[in-house]
Amino acid sequence: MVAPPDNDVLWARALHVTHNGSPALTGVSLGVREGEILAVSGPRGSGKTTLLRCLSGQLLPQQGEVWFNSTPVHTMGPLVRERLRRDRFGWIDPEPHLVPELTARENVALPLMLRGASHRTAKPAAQEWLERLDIGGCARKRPHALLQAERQRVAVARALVTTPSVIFADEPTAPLHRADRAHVLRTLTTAARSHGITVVLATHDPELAALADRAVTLLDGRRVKTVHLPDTDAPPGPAPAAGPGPTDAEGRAACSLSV
Ligand SMILES: Nc1ncnc2c1ncn2[C@@H]1O[C@H](COP(=O)(O)OP(=O)(O)OP(=O)(O)O)[C@@H](O)[C@H]1O
Repeated sequence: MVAPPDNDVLWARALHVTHNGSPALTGVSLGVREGEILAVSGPRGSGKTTLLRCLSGQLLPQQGEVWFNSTPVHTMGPLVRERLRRDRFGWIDPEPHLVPELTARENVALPLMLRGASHRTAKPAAQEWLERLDIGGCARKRPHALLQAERQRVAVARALVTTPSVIFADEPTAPLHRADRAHVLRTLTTAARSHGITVVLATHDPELAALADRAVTLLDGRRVKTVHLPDTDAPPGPAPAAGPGPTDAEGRAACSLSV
């Protein structure tokens, strides 16, 4: 086993995953720097969710390595990986899975209480995050009384409340309208930046990927070459050629021509 570079909070090497015999990841390697917002883009079925699940220790790859802060995750037992996810990671799903019987504030307070915080400490912390995300007024409402965008913001607050090292956001704005999408995502990225939280964001939407510091693209379970898009106010020029293959060229607003 080769130790990962020191400045990568997450590092994966040659990940191979198959689901019921069909390949989902075929040799994906990736480093995520501390505090960066990394978009994992690619069309549906390209392996984004599978990659996030491997990086977060939910799923063990059949081959390959995953390291978090220079600690191997792929050799950890299930209980240690569970503790790692609870204590160091946050997760946002495409659909906000909130507990219907709890208020928005109680939902946000849950991860703190799972870590052993008392209700007295967790409640004001949850309220604070709801207010930062402009939904302080929803604190006492139950999920069914909230709009879809409000529910997703509650899920974002719940991921942020523990100020985890890394938040994995899997298509976090998929069910939202376009205007809400950018707003929710900006809220997440701004909060993450101000607290030094690393974000790994899976999205098939190049517009949302452009909000990240860097983007990597998957196609059919492998990384493909990424292309830097010109600034929108830059003069038009010839498009660079690109195709599937290993990638080093990554950057803001990157997308794959082959996608
Ligand atoms: N639990 C599973 N069982 C069987 N096949 C699966 C499973 N999860 C994913 N797959 C398959 O693995 C491949 C990669 O899926 P994955 O969900 O990682 O891609 P994705 O890019 O996140 O797609 P989407 O945007 O639709 O979620 C796809 O072909 C998918 O059908």
